[in-house]
Amino acid sequence: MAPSLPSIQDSLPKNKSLYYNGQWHEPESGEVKETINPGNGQVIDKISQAGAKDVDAAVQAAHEAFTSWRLTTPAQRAAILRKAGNVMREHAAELALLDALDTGNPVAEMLSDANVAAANMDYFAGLIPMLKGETIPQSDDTFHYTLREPLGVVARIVAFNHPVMFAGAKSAAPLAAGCTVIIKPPDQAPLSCLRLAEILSDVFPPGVFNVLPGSVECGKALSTHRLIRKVTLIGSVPTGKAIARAAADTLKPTLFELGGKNALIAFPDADMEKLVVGVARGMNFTWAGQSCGSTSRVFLHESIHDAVLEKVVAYVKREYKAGIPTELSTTMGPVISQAAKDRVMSYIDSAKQEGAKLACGGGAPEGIDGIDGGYFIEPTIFSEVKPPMKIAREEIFGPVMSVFKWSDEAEMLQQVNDTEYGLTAAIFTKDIAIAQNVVKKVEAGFVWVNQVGRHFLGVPFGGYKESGGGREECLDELLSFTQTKSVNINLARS
Ligand SMILES: NC(=O)c1ccc[n+]([C@@H]2O[C@H](COP(=O)([O-])OP(=O)(O)OC[C@H]3O[C@@H](n4cnc5c(N)ncnc54)[C@H](O)[C@@H]3O)[C@@H](O)[C@H]2O)c1
Repeated sequence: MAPSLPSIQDSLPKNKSLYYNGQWHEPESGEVKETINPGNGQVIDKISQAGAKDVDAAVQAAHEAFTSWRLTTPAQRAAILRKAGNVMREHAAELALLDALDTGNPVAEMLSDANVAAANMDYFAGLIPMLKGETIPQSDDTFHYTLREPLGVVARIVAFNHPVMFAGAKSAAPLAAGCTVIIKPPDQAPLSCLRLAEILSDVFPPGVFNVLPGSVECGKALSTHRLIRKVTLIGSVPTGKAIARAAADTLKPTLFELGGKNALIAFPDADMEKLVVGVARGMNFTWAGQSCGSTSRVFLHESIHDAVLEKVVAYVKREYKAGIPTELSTTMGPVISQAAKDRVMSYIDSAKQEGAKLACGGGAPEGIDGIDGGYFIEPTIFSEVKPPMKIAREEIFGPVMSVFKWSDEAEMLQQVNDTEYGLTAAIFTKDIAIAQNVVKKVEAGFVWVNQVGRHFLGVPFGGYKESGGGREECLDELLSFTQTKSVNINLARS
């Protein structure tokens, strides 16, 4: 049975300002920014924007809250995190609806996002007992041990493609570690994060979980504030580099999940049905390809190339239909903004000019009721893509797949790795020896064999090369929000 959705009106946050120290605050400057529905191009609401002074006030409050949050017992913190997870699950449908309204991602798919965030709360609550130290063999008359202590106030700056999932899931590890957290929601889609702050307001003590909507200025102020002890980003490579430079002045550690130009590699013996579904789903056409993990470069062996391409095109035309994002029947959403649409269309033009062959899509969908004014682009597939082409090299972050034909394995692997990105890769073959050999050779932090797209809590997620630094969704993430204190006790009797 299809789930029922609450009304959009009932789901919208009542507060549109800045949430810190357990209260809502108007920004010092009074600045507001319109948030737009990418499904029809219309303004949904105006949202307050945090500036540097607001960031300072929020950080001071979060720093104050840290002094007591860090002293909560593991059992108390775990219980609070689990409560937060339960609240997210209870409100999953309205949070999904808000993200559909604000990002354009189809609501049916967004229903899982708040649940993923809740699962992260449960997972990291369960890992809290791992926040333990070590004893070190005694030297002479001194007993040594270590303590793991939380870093302090953590800033989590997130991208627009899954706002509530990122805000909720990425708060879990630092909160579990005993840090306090400031979320900067995506500029384009802040609504679900504001609603998250409302529903969690009775869960965390004041100042522990904070949400500061704002633009680049807010992100910069967080990255440079001396009391922010770690700054993290889910976003683009250029933003990661800007934050790394900004964080250097206070020597803040960073944790980055950045862009991708990921490869899917198909061998001649691949299971045809799994491969076709994998190629199509790996592109994440549902949210218009706007996913860091999208396998947007597809390397098909020449012996199966034509057959696979034909089946993938048929599958994509059948399964992905643009529609109103907040309706459960919609299977493909728009891109986030007019600027994003223009950028993606310019990549499509460049591909045509550089000689790639359009296998499907390439324009705006036509004849669909209710999506006028939205930033929709058809699912687009180019074949005969060559490595020097722009679409082969740059992250498009739109619904555009590049298909390459290969015959020589070494040459294909050279092309797969010839990029500064290194987030994900997928390998399709029935031969485990081939798979293992290629797993070792691909320069990517997360590799799927005979599947695509899935994340598994406990399995480290993160990028090689410029796709990131650090690992999330695992114990390493939790520990990365702690620091080690070594204690040396003099046991000499005199
Ligand atoms: N690896 C991952 O897990 C992952 C997941 C989702 C998205 N992404 C990446 O995110 C990008 C798309 O998202 P986007 O367009 O929102 O990215 P973006 O880098 O433009 O913005 C991300 C966030 O950074 C903030 N920001 C921008 N400039 C800043 C600065 N100089 N200092 C501090 N903060 C700043 C923005 O306000 C926003 O909140 C793609 O490259 C995509 O691959 C990565």
